[in-house]
Amino acid sequence: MPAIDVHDLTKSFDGFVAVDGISFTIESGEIFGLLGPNGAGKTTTIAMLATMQRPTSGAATVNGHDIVTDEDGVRRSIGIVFQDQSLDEELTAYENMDFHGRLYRIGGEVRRQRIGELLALVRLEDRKDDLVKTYSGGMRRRLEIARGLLHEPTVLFLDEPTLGLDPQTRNHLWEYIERLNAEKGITIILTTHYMEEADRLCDRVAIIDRGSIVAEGTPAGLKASIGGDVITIASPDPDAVAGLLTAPWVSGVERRDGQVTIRLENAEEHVPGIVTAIHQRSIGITSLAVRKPTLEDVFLHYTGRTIREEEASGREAMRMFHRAGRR
Ligand SMILES: Nc1ncnc2c1ncn2[C@@H]1O[C@H](COP(=O)(O)OP(=O)(O)OP(=O)(O)O)[C@@H](O)[C@H]1O
Repeated sequence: MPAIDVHDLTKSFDGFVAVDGISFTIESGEIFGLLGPNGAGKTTTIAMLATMQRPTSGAATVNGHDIVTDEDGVRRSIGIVFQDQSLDEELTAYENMDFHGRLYRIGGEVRRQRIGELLALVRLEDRKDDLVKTYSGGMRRRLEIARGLLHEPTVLFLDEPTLGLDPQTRNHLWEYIERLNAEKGITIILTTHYMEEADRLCDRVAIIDRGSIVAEGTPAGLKASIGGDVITIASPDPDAVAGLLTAPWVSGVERRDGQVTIRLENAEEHVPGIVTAIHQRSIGITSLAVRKPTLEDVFLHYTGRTIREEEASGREAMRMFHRAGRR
């Protein structure tokens, strides 16, 4: 039985389709990522799977429980850490955990033992009696994850787990997430708009854009699917550079932010020829870099946009949404 099985899941808000008929399966023990820009529909997707929102149509099961007809079954078997902070700042870490354990009716001795174990797992045992208001952002996130595991769920939902954290704290958090997946065998579904996060953490990734899944696979498989190498050339005249790249061995050319991104096999062989052709036409080159594709290139390949452009338009849409709401 897969941990999560999703068929044609759709969510509309007053005619606006936020999630548009998505399907995917997550096997037990996987770390699965929903990767996409702000507003792509990631949070709405996991909110439906966690039974916080009802789908408009489609179906899904979590640990074999139907998300519409067996909400309690789903809720008992999952842990959730969503973007909104929900810790009580005026309580200590231990008290926050204890309160949550009582809500789930976990008996005294078992509760104390699990709290101890989980606080050790996220390395907060030394600070367990300090008030949460004295915690850093990374410590709070670790505590939220520990709390989400208190009732021993087999599936954990993490919505943008490292949003707003500095790179070092983000790295530490990735290690905790990997550890609890490896040591406890917990299936993890996370949303992120950080390419490096999906690449580093996830066994498999679904790239989601405007409510639809545009590509799915392992990070390595997705990068391999767009083929070969990437050359990025910055130039004062990127259109002229792009115009030269008509050879059959060029499998793709994109122009973004004054740069030309070229996809091709065996880049090293072709760099001298490309540079010569550009110089012969007296076009300048500001910089040239050869690299392997990243998930950013995969996003660009399947959507024709970079994730940054998509985020800018997503923010604009959110502003419109809020303005409309105020009227
Ligand atoms: N309750 C709601 N009513 C109307 N529209 C909504 C509602 N919730 C979400 N949306 C819209 O649905 C779209 C998808 O939102 P969602 O929060 O799922 O995106 P996301 O990919 O998780 O991005 P973020 O990381 O910013 O939350 C957005 O355009 C958003 O404005």
